[in-house]
Amino acid sequence: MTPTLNETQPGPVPQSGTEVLRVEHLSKRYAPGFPAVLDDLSFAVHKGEMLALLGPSGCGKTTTLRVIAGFERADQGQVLLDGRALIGPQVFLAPEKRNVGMVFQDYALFPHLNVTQNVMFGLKNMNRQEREERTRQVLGLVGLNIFAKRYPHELSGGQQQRVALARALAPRPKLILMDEPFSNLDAALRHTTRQEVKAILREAGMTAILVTHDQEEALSFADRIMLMRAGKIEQIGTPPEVYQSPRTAFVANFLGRSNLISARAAGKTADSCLGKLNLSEEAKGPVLISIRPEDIVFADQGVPVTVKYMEYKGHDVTYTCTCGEQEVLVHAHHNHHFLEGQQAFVTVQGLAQVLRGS
Ligand SMILES: Nc1ncnc2c1ncn2[C@@H]1O[C@H](COP(=O)(O)OP(=O)(O)OP(=O)(O)O)[C@@H](O)[C@H]1O
Repeated sequence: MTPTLNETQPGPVPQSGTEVLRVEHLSKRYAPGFPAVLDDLSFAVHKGEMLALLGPSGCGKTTTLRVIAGFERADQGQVLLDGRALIGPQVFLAPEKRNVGMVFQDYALFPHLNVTQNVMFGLKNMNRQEREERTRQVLGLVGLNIFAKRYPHELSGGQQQRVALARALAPRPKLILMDEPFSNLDAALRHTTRQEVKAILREAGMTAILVTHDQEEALSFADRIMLMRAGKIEQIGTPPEVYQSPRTAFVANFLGRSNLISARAAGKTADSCLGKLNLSEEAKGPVLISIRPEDIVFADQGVPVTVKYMEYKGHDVTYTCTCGEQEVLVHAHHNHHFLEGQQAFVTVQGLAQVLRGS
């Protein structure tokens, strides 16, 4: 799959600057003797930024969110929101005092309350008129004023998720946490709902953290992606940074598909089965490099390969080719027609990414 970068960009992307959330050296084990679920996590989120926590099942995404929300306790570390400690040495602020909004996978709406009542429920320290006014405002923001009197079962999944978002936004939190908020929606609704939610969060200037295991969702929704593996941060960066410049084989493989190729580096170039390649950084001796399948193109001349098999995907085709002992994936436009067993030539575009670690 070729992820679509910047699928939607409603509103200005926030400038990095004012830090809203700071997480420092967060660690957690669910039981003594068990492996750490969070292992010395440190990161920051800036005002108006949307950060996606991405990674395989069990890597600690939800636990990170629940510790920030106050539903789980950490063994160590600090969490600061707008400079105020939520968690720290001798500090544990109750969830309702954190000024953090939460949106869950299953929406968690009260079935016996209508839309207005669901949104008003979270509003404290206001008189009735102020609560009604704020509820109208946020329902306007999520485009649901006309459904104000409906009950959750009278709404689509996408509309219910927008009510849940309105409820989370109503008390004007400093941070919204969203745990797999689109995963209960079918593919088409998931796509439009996440565009709407992104536009609403931008409009409100809200800072948000989204947990997802869907790489395309992370690439298209977030300003930055934090890729997690076994309780640690594997890489954090903008979608193009993590997709185009993966630092490890794990990141290269988790985000899209990649060719991992052994090569011998000498400065900014390396010799490989795909010929002499330009490297993303200087290296010396044996290296493992990553080249995206869309950066290998069929040409009239170049490195000879043999087509082993093809996967037709409509908009494009992925060919698995052999190049000496190595298998390489090549994404090509669907107007390329190569038969299995046919010889072809390829060239590599751009820089090959030098990988570290495992
Ligand atoms: N209450 C709990 N008690 C014991 N272990 C737990 C508890 N909650 C989570 N775990 C374990 O902690 C690890 C991390 O879980 P977590 O839910 O944070 O991962 P995740 O990355 O969000 O996974 P998924 O994508 O499957 O939701 C997993 O191995 C999980 O089994």
